[in-house]
Amino acid sequence: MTENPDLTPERQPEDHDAALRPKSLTEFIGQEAARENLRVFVEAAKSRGEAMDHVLFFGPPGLGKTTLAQIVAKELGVGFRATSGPVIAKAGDLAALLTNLEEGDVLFIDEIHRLSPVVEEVLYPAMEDRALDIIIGEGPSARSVRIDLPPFTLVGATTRQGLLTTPLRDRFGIPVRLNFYTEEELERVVTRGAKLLDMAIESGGAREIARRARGTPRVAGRLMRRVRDFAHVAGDGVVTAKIADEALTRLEVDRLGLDAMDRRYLHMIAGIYKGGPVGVETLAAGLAEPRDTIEEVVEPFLIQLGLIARTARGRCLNDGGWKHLDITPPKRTSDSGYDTGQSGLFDANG
Ligand SMILES: Nc1ncnc2c1ncn2[C@@H]1O[C@H](COP(=O)(O)OP(=O)(O)OP(=O)(O)O)[C@@H](O)[C@H]1O
Repeated sequence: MTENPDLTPERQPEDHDAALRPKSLTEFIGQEAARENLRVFVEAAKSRGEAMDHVLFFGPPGLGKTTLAQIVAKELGVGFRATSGPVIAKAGDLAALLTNLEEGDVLFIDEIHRLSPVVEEVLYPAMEDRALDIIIGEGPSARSVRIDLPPFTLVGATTRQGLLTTPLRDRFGIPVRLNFYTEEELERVVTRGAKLLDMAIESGGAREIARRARGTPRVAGRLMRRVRDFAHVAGDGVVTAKIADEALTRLEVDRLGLDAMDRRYLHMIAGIYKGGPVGVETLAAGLAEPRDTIEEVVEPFLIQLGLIARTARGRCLNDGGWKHLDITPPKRTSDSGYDTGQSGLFDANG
């Protein structure tokens, strides 16, 4: 999505470095509450010899939903099958996946909010009664046949919990929210990754990368690789705070970890819409980015930093946003907001 693919939290091929993925709940850094809860549910399921209840992971991309799903399967000592919402085109595709599961298996469905309604219909009885209802034949001779499935755990992941239908959301016994990581946690992620990659890094270097990684381990991993390249070319291969700072500045990652796309977004609200409110569709069109990318990737971190707010009338720049851009906000003309002079341009989707 951004000008520089290294900086987006969206998945890239080099992220699938199996050696770096934590393989147990103990090895997994951060997300304390989620980890402790999962530990209890895993232990309980194991001691009862039952499949664990269905789990829904939700939160911005790159925070470790897939990694945690794999860890859950490992900790349960069961098989792991993975697919994603958009890949399951027909009800029959899901039926094939479900009937191939072995007892206790974890079935991971990424981007589960993108399942089609017909596929979702198949999932309901599978989750609730561990059964599959299949229609055989057509017209008046059509009849429904119920096939029993082995006990299994469905692990769903979504960046947009709000887009899940209520019946689907209600069928997950264990909803788990993943939050952005703290700087200290990301520093541990970077230090751990550097060790596994046999990379020389000083603690100041790890801290600088952690501070500018958008609260996201996936971004931290990418920045770490890029900074290492700079360290090899411009220094003696050791990632120091200075090398990390220079490299990240050249990559256009600023002190808060914002990339060029984040800044274009903020500048658009500040410059054209005088601080907002402005609808997300308008912003997406202006930035030539899909609305989903704006809502799932760009905005969550800017909201977390308090730079922008999502309001009923659209997106607004907060004081912190103006300050970060080093621009003086225009004078307010009413209690409800800024005089944008652009009211005709707002859309109602914000
Ligand atoms: N909590 C963590 N502790 C240690 N390392 C982590 C953690 N989360 C992620 N990583 C590292 O970051 C890499 C990139 O994360 P990855 O892209 O695998 O996340 P993900 O599980 O695919 O995210 P999501 O499914 O939420 O989009 C992992 O391979 C792993 O090396």
